[in-house]
Amino acid sequence: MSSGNMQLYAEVSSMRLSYLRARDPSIINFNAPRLPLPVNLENRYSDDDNNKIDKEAEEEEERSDHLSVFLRIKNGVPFKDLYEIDGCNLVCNSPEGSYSTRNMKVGNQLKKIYTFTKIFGPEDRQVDVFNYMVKPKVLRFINGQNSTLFTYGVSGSGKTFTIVGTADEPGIIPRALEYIFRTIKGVGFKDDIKPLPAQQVRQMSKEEVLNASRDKATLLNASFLDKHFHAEQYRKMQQSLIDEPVAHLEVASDVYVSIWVSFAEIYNEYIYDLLQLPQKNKEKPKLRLGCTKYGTYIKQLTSINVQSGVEAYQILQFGINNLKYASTALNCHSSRSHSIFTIKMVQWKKNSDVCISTINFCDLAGSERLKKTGNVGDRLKESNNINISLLVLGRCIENIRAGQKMNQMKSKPIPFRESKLTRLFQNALMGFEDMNIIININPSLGMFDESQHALNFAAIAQQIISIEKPIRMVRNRFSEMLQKQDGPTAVQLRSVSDEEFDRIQNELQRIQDQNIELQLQMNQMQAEHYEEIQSTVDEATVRFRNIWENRIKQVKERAEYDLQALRQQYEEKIREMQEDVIEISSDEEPDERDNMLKDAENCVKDLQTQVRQLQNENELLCIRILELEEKEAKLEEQLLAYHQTLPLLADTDISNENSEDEGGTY
Ligand SMILES: Nc1ncnc2c1ncn2[C@@H]1O[C@H](COP(=O)(O)OP(=O)(O)OP(=O)(O)O)[C@@H](O)[C@H]1O
Repeated sequence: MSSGNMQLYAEVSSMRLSYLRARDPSIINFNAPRLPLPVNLENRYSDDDNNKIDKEAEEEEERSDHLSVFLRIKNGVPFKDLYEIDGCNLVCNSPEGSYSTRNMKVGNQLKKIYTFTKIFGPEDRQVDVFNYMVKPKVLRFINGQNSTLFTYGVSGSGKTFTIVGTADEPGIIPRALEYIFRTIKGVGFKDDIKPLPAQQVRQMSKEEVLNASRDKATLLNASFLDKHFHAEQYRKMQQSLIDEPVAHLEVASDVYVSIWVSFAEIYNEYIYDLLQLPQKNKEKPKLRLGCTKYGTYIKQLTSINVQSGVEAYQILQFGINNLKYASTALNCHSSRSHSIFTIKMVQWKKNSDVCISTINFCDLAGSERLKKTGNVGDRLKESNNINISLLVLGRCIENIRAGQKMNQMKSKPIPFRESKLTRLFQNALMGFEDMNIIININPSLGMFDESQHALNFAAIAQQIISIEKPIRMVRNRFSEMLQKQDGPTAVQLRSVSDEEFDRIQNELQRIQDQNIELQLQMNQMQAEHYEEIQSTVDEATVRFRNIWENRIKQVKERAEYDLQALRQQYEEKIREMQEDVIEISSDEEPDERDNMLKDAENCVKDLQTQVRQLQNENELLCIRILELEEKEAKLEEQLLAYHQTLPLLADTDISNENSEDEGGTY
């Protein structure tokens, strides 16, 4: 693409740091979470302070390398004797009659312990959840790294409350928005740099910027959105957060940022854009997934450029209005779809690469026991789809965990492609990106079995290891075992085993690198192959269609021409005969006249026979044309079938990384 052109494509190095290097927030408040990136603090603290900060940084580093699983227990529900919170452990005492005690003797109790990164008890407020769990992720985001946050749990357990919150108790999205805009206060905004899939950006023309801001104004002025009410709500939240510390930035003057939000929902396995005005008597368009070597993204998803927290919050409220809710026996305002709110930040510096970071907030629809919800009809169909996609998510996590524990080669296939949700978050699930899951439970006795299901899911998820992390488990166990042995053989054995271990580990690392490289190459080849086949099929379709259309046209023209010529010929003859009849009736003798009339009658009969023959011929021609048209339709069908058998064409489009499809979560 020429430089004179207003389009600017820039590849972003995924390893780049952000230009907006956040200074540690503990400069203001020692208790505030630390930045995951190293910051030079040597001159500011005593040795003791440094040790403390190093320890915190290590803990944070340790936390951010793994998939973190948090637990939140719904407030206002008594759970005496059922659950005990012991630091990061949750002890569950299965009550009699529950699923897990069904085969036990009466009176026996079963204790289960689940460990989490952190447990938020009923007394923990929204601000506690945000400060501990989300703030470090937002700082990572400002530093140019990607994060994904899921809420998982049974219907009515408080997932939406945690993610979006209420007017009085805003959830983690509004708080994250406020935190981002407060942190980058003073940095210049650029509204013409738009992030694209495949870690690219595009510089928009003035006209495009104008259209985009017009579209945004249309959304914000939508009749169903109480813009002023939401702005007021947001200001109330802003006011309550005024004393909360934020990270301080050291920003170069020539750095600009551009922030974009998008909001999508997966309902009954179809993806919809929540930032589109509903159109009267028109079905909402279903969006499709695209794929680049950087991951999967939603094609044609609307992205809105926002320049303040209030604006972003109003956009969020617009999307929430479009979300599918319904009343079920478990929750009178139950989300019937998985919703994904994405914030993207482009950091731009003149004559330099750009840095794009993404943070996804995914509110999963609640898993449901059909018996308890009492759902029928549409609700039942929704429940089935929700449960299936959560089941696939569970299977993916289980297989990843099993694969990481066992030999990589023996691992089971991971069914990412079986649901839209797992395809979209494949990278995060595989451990390529930072991922956090909040398990919400309703601690009531009646929901015990369902909560156990969510806790078991958490237990499996907790064990997924980040892809960059070497698998140390084997080494620890091995050396521990040998250390317990006495005598020289043990020492000898240990040193040999260590060497062997290092060799195997290096080999494993090499194979893993090769594997990733091959995967990328395969994606690339699939994309190229698909395009090649697609264009060949398209060409063949056009050629066949032209040939058949020409043939049918020729036959039709020929038939019409012949018919016309014959008609003229017979009309001419009839006219001549009519003239003859007039002549005969006036001039000739009666006998002569009779003979001539007879001749004329015979002649007319002949003509009529010929006309009949002509009509028959014409009918035959029509049948022939019909046959040709049927043949053409069959060919079209064959071509369509051919299209459908193309690899990956069934429901995925693999676009190459230069795809100009804009927006999207990936
Ligand atoms: N920690 C909490 N403190 C106070 N109220 C809560 C808490 N968690 C949930 N609630 C309340 O419980 C109700 C149900 O919560 P919510 O809608 O968030 O559930 P959900 O898990 O998103 O359900 P679904 O999957 O059916 O949408 C709401 O009225 C919410 O305000």
